Amino acid sequence: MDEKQRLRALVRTRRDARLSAAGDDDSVRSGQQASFTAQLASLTEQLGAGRVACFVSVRGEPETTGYLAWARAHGVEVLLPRVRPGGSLEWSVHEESGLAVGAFSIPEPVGPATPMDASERVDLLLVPAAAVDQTGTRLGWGRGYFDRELARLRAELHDAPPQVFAVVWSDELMDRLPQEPHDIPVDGAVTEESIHRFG
Ligand SMILES: Nc1nc2c(c(=O)[nH]1)N(C=O)[C@@H](CNc1ccc(C(=O)N[C@@H](CCC(=O)O)C(=O)O)cc1)CN2
Ligand SMILES: Nc1ncnc2c1ncn2[C@@H]1O[C@H](COP(=O)(O)OP(=O)(O)OP(=O)(O)O)[C@@H](O)[C@H]1O
Repeated sequence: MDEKQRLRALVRTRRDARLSAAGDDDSVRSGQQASFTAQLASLTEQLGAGRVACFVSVRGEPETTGYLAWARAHGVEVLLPRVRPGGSLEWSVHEESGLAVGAFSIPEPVGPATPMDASERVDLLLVPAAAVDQTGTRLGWGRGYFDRELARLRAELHDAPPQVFAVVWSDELMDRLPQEPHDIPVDGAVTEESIHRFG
C-alpha cells in the first residue's frame, strides 16, 4: 500500500475509535465540539475575519457545527462547499434555509452559488484534512477537491490570498507527510488544543 493510503487508513481507524469511544455520550461529544469552536473562534478573531469558508463535518471529522453557530451569532459570513460534477467545488452562503445531504453523504448548502474570487473575497479558508505536517503539507482523502481549489485561489488571488488553515485532531499533526508537486501548503492548522502556524 502506498504511504498516503497507509496514513489515510491510520487516521480513519483513529477517527472511528474516537467516535465509538464517545458513543452516545453527549457530554464527550459536546466537549470535543466546544474545544474546536473555541479554537476556531479564536483564530477568526485573531485574523479579524469577517468572511470565512468552512465545511460541514462528517464521520469523525473535527466538529464545525458549534463554530458555524458562533459565526452566525457574531456576524461572520460563512461559505460552505458543494461538490460539482467534474470534480470542482462551488460555494454558497450558509443560510438559515439550511443544508441538504449531497455527494458523499455530506450536508451541503442549498442556496445559490456565490463566487469565491477577487470580487467576493474570504479572509480565512478552513479546510478538512486527514493529516497535516509541520511544513504545512496537507493530506486529504485523495480526490483532489481542495488541492484544485487551493490552486485556483492561488492563481486568482495571488495579490492577496486568504489564510488557509486545516482543521484536524491533534494526533493528525504529523512530523512529515509525503509531498507531491501539486500540493499547496496550508498556512496553519487548528486542533482541539491549539492553533499552529507553519513557516
Ligand atoms: N466535511 C467535508 N466536506 C467536504 C470534504 C471533506 O473532506 N469533508 N471534501 C474534501 O475534499 C469535499 C468533498 N469531497 C470528498 C472527498 C473524498 C471523500 C471520501 O473519500 N470519502 C470516503 C471516506 C473517507 C474517509 O475515510 O473518511 C468515502 O466516502 O468512502 C469524501 C468527500 C467537499 N466537502
Ligand atoms: N492543481 C491540480 N490540478 C489538477 N489536478 C490535481 C491538482 N491537484 C491535485 N490534483 C489531482 O487530484 C488527485 C488527488 O490528489 P492527492 O492525492 O494529493 O489528494 P488529497 O490532497 O489527498 O485530496 P484533497 O485535495 O481532496 O483533500 C490526484 O490525482 C491529483 O493529480
